[in-house]
Amino acid sequence: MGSVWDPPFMEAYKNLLEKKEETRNNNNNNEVVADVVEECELPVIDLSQLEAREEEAREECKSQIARASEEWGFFQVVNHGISGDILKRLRWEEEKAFKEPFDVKTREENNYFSAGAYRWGSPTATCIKQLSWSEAFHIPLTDIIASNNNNDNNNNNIPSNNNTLRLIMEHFASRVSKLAERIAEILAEKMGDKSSFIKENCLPDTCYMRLNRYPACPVRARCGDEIINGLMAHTDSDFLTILYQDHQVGGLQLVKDGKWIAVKPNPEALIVNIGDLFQAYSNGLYKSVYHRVVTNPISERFSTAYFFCPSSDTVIDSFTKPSLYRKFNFREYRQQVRHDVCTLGSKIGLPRFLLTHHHHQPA
Ligand SMILES: O=C(O)CCC(=O)C(=O)O
Ligand SMILES: [Fe+2]
Repeated sequence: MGSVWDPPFMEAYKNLLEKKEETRNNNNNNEVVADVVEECELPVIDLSQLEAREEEAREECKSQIARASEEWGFFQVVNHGISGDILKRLRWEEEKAFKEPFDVKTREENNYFSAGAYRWGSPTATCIKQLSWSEAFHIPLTDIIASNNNNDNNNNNIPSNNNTLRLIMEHFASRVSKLAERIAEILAEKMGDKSSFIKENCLPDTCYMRLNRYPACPVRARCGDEIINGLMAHTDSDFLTILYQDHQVGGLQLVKDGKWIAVKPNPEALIVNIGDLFQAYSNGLYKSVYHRVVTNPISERFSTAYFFCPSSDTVIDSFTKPSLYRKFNFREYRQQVRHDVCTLGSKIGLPRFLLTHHHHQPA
């Protein structure tokens, strides 16, 4: 199976897949959710209303954003200002980049982006739930913006066919970063925050883009009731994420009221989700919810995510008191996540920072 561009998932996951009978039962993943999946339309918010003449309409739109962030942690936006043409070209260029041979993608000197941008699978997985049947280019925005100022003679280690990808990514990034900032400001405003904390700390050059590809996964059937994820269940470690997902091939699922829900793809919409930092900053008002991507046995899937992040030194202290979480800076948070992924196979995230003594119930 597989092609020259697919990562060697089968070889990498062979042991875990064979061991599945014993790993199934000792998987003490305490994110307990029923595995019956309903398909559901996420709230759809028309952003053109932010430009409405009547203040009431503008405020109603802002309230919808805040409400969806409290109740779902996820919503879709339409009339978001990023043209279908840009999105289509991005998708096309993305596919070209992923369809370089696997050994080219992993070769640092010949990469599309800086060393280390290309990632695949979940090397530290300890059980089937932690597998990710996907590959990604994880790119700091500085890489994309900087490329713009370079002349051809400065980046002779970059193959020329990536210029169109870079160009289209730059287009997309400049628009999506404004969108992310706007939504974040609305969310801050709606929780009563009049400071410029988010605006000051989340600049485009501390943000990231991630191109995801989920190859078709033929193994699913053989695993019976055990689902192989395209991307394992996780929360995002940022303030918020804007996602452009393939609308032909769905697969994104999220937890709502303790159940997995499949997101019905909407070709007009971008998806916005709250990340851990907004949950901490809003003191639990806005929800950073678990989501995952399930694999498709026949079709590959692509997505592009924009992670709205602060600088590493930014201290996240909840806006309201008493705080659910202890203060932390973003560097510390990421280090904890990395440590947990290495030692446990998946991240713990915000629960690590809970001030548990506040709500300890006597027996
Ligand atoms: O591909 C998707 O739909 C989701 C991607 C995602 O959750 C992520 O990159 O953090
Ligand atoms: Fe995510």
